[in-house]
Amino acid sequence: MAQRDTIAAIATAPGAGGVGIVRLSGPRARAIGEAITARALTPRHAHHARFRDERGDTLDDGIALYFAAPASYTGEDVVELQAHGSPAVLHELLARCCTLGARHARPGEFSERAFLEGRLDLAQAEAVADLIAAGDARAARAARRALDGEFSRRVEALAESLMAIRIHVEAAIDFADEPLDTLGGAALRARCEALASALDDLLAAAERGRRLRDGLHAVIIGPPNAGKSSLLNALAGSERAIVTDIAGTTRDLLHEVVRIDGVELGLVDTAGLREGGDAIEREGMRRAHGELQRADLAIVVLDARDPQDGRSAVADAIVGVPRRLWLHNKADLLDVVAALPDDTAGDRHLSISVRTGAGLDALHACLRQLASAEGGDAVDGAFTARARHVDALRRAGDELAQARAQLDHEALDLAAEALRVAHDALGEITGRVRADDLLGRIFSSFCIGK
Ligand SMILES: Nc1nc2c(ncn2[C@@H]2O[C@H](COP(=O)(O)OP(=O)(O)OP(=O)(O)O)[C@@H](O)[C@H]2O)c(=O)[nH]1
Ligand SMILES: [K+]
Ligand SMILES: [Mg+2]
Repeated sequence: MAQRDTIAAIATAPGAGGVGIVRLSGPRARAIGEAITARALTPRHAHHARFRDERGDTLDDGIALYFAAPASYTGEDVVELQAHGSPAVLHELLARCCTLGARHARPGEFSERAFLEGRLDLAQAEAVADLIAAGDARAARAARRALDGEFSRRVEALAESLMAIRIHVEAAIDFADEPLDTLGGAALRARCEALASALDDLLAAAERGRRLRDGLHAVIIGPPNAGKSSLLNALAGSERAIVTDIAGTTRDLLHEVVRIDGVELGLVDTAGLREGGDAIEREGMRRAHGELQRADLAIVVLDARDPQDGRSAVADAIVGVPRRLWLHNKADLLDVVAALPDDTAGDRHLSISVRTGAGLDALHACLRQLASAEGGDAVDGAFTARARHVDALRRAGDELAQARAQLDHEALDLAAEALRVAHDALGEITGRVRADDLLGRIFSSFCIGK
């Protein structure tokens, strides 16, 4: 591999803080650290030192740490200069590193090097970014598990079973005139079946992990004037959306992330659904439909005085949304509160009044529970995963199904090819197999200094 250059970045968050860290990685990291501190740096030793500019004047004093390759985060020589967390000092320190031969690191470049040096696999490197960005403690713990390799190990185990199946099929191809059954066909089929079911399990876990990372995505829909925007404001705790008594007030989508008892929930307010409306309102309804395609939950707001009308308005829109929460709003306007339908796994019903606040505690509890169940709160060993992982597992599953069908037809060549593609799909998750632009896309979404 070509000799890499030395990269540097401020690794702590922007702004003033107690401590700020400039991090270096690469072949010149140690020499640059020693030039700035005017000291010999011993690996894994905290050196209290003055950080100096080119004239020898003190920029700051702090702690210098040196991690010798390969025992460092990136696998290269790494130096960390811990100064006072003043943006001015840190920028001067970084500029000094660059004068001494380092260059500014791109976002995620430290983690990219850790991946290229084999310190982390790709799913683990992604977990680093997820851990940093985790919105709540559950997501952080789950990212930590992915970083520890929990997810990668399960992927590797599947890849190994798949490899054994491929070897069996490739060997059978050499005896193509014999029926598969005399070549251990029954055992092969049993292995394929076990692998398919293990893949399904991991796919389900990865989907939970994806939701844990991205949070529950809920879309508020209903007929005009049912109180959708009022509900968004009540959950957000501020007047985010315009509320009026004019039907068709909301046109655009309004995204808001709210926290309910520490659990994050992504909410989208949408235009009321009804026949007709002007061009702007119709565009709003089109967007509402689009948003529902990726919703985990539809929060349907109905006017409790005429719930049937609201149900018909949303009937088409909610097809395919996994869960629905039906809110019979404006309970304050009813003389008698009508009985609600029974809850089922996919549908829950609550009577509320956003105006008086009645039922909002129950709503909070319900949303908290839905968000937790979606995120796999109760599932031991939950790990974060990304849409990319879910997609790869799905493709591997599809190819394996193909291969099994081909085996049934004794079409060994075709089966072998499908198995190879399935194997590659699994390899993409950990980065054993990778498309050229994949690394760029993944690491560019990281923050600088990581
Ligand atoms: N009485 C009563 N009025 C409510 C309640 N919730 C909302 N409203 C009123 O209903 C009207 C419509 O509220 P919005 O929140 O704008 O309704 P919307 O569903 O967002 O309406 P569009 O954006 O036009 O589709 C406003 O005048 C609100 O003050 C409630 O619980 N009780
Ligand atoms: K309105
Ligand atoms: Mg509205």
